[in-house]
Amino acid sequence: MTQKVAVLGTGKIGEALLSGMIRAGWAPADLLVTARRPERAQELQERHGVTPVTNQEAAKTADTLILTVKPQDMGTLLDELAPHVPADRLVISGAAGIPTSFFEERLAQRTPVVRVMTNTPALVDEAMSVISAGSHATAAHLAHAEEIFGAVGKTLRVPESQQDACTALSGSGPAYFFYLVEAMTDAGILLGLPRDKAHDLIVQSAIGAAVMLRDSGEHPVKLRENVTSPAGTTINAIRELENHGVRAALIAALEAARDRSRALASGNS
Ligand SMILES: NC(=O)C1=CN([C@@H]2O[C@H](COP(=O)(O)OP(=O)(O)OC[C@H]3O[C@@H](n4cnc5c(N)ncnc54)[C@H](OP(=O)(O)O)[C@@H]3O)[C@@H](O)[C@H]2O)C=CC1
Ligand SMILES: O=C(O)[C@@H]1CCC=N1
Repeated sequence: MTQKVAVLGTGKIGEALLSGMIRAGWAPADLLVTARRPERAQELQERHGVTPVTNQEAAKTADTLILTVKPQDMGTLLDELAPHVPADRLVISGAAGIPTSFFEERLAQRTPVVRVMTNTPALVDEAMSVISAGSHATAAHLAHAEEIFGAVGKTLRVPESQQDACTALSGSGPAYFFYLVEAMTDAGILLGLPRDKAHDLIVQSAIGAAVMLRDSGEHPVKLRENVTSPAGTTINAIRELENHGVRAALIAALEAARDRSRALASGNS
């Protein structure tokens, strides 16, 4: 039997997932999307050949519902959906902060819920998606969520108690690297390089470092030490990073992101 999957609230993350599923072989005819604005629904249909439906139609028709609205919009969406979702449907939330209990309390009794935190590299099939089961989700439900999110990158199962931390690390993670590239490119300007050349040098260095981190099997400390020559250039840069508390700043930044994810759970807008 064909399994229909609906993405509800198809914005940046919803569309990244949808396009990856199609690249991985899902038939567009089995994919339903919902959007708040008609022009957005039309755009998705034109780009991907998927079928725009209302949230209620999605609830009635799809076997799996993937909710990718902002955390602040989740309550409104659930108010609309809840009366129409049969209890045998799998509901997957892609929202930061919102616990599976939030969905379980509003949906029919024993509805299986899975919580996933992915990230924007889903657009290039290099996502990191962290997956947790709610109270009624079985191994088969988790496997189905892994199959869907596996279309856009790696998946990892974690206890739900670790989701807020994972959101801080990998959900928001790409933003920190983009921020670093931005800052390092500015440094290139200060050192007299044209912006486009500075950008290319930093981006290729980031890609090279990322591939080494993934493929070499070496600890990042060892990889950094290999760059850091005695009385050389790198150690002078590292001393400045330490002087400016960059390591402490990163730890504090990720702690703040974790805390914000926790606060979203209690409906803080
Ligand atoms: N951006 C990221 O890097 C990541 C985001 N996330 C999570 O993914 C979710 C989506 O984020 P993102 O894609 O960035 O946000 P977007 O704003 O791009 O996408 C959300 C979409 O939902 C639509 N929407 C809102 N309410 C409804 C509704 N009732 N019915 C139908 N559509 C609706 C919005 O419409 P409209 O366009 O009109 O606003 C918008 O298009 C969030 O919960 C976020 O926490 C997770 C990992 C990473
Ligand atoms: O900033 C946010 O809230 C979302 C969740 C993780 C990445 N972006």
